Amino acid sequence: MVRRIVVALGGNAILTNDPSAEAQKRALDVTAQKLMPLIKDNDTQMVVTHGNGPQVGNLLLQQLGSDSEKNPAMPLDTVGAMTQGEIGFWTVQAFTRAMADAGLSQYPVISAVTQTLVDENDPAFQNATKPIGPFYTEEQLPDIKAQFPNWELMEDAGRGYRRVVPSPRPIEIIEAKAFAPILESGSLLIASGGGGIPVVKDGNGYRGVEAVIDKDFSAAKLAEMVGADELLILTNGGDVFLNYGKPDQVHLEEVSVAEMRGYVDEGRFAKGSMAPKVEAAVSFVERTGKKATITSLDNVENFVKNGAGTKILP
Ligand SMILES: Nc1ncnc2c1ncn2[C@@H]1O[C@H](COP(=O)(O)OP(=O)(O)O)[C@@H](O)[C@H]1O
Ligand SMILES: NC(=O)OP(=O)(O)O
Repeated sequence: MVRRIVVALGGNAILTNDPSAEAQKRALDVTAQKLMPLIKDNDTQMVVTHGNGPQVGNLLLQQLGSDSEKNPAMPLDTVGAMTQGEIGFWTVQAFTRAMADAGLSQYPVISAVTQTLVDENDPAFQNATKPIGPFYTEEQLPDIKAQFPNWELMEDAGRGYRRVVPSPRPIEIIEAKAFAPILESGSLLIASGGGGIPVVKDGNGYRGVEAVIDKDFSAAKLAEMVGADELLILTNGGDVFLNYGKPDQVHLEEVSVAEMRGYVDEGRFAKGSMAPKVEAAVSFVERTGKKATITSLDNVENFVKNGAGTKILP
C-alpha cells in the first residue's frame, strides 16, 4: 500500500559548523543517504521540507555588502525565496544521487518554490521571535547593535545571540493542492523550504511579507494539506523528553495526542527549540487523526525497523 510521509529536516541536516556551500552540500548528501531506508520499498511518497534560519540571515547580510541603487539589497521575503532555491537545488542533487546509489526510482526529484499564506494581522508581526543568521557573543553585541540599529536581537537557547524577525503562523500552503500528482508520478518533492515564503492576500493574488515562518509549523500544515499518513520531524537532538536535561528527565516514547497537548499547554517544552516541534506535531495529529513522530536523523533506520522515536498518536 502506498504511504505518504512528510519529513521536516532539522538544522544539522544541512548546516554543521561550516556555512560554505561545499559543507552544506556534503551534509545534505549524508542526510539523503540516512533517509533512504524510508523509501527503500519504492511505495513511499515523500515530501521533504527544511529550515533556512542560518541561510536566510547570512544571505541578508550578504545583500547589505553590495547594497546600491544599481544593485539593491532584496527584501526578506525575496531572500527567503532565494534560500528555497539554494537549499532546494542542493537537496535535489543530494537525493538524486542517494536514490540512484540505493537503486531507487530515477524519476526526477523536484524542488518547488512554495508560498505560505499568513494573516497580515497576526500578532507575531509585532513581536519578533524567529532567530536567523549567525550567532553573536555577548561581547560582540554592542558592535552589532551599533552596526544594525534596526535589528532586534535575542538569546537563542543558550547558544548565543541572534537577530530575530517576525514568525507568523502558516494558514495555508498555497501550492499544496498541486502536489498530489507530482508525488503520484514517483517524484520525491522538496517543498515549503524555510517554512515557505510568507505571503498575504492582495487582490486576486498574493504579496510577500517580511517574516520567516517556522518550518515545523509549516511542515504540519503541508502534511495536513497533502493528506500525509505521517509527519516525521527530525531534530538535532532526538526524541522528546519531559524535564529535559534534568536528573529526572523522562523519555517520551508513545504518547496520546491528548496527553501531549496537555504538556504543551502546561509549557513543559523549551520555547525556542522543542516546544514548536511538539506543538506542530500535536496540531497535525489533532487535525488529521494520523500519527506524528519526533526523533533524530541518526535514528531514521531504527524508526523504519521498529518505529523508534517519540510517537504522538491520535
Ligand atoms: N524537552 C526536550 N526534549 C528533547 N530535546 C529538547 C527538549 N527541549 C529542548 N531540547 C533541545 O532541542 C533541540 C532540538 O531543537 P533545535 O536544535 O532548535 O531544532 P532543529 O533540529 O530543528 O534545528 C535538541 O537538540 C535539544 O537540545
Ligand atoms: N524557517 C525555519 O524554521 O528555519 P530553521 O529551522 O533553520 O530555524
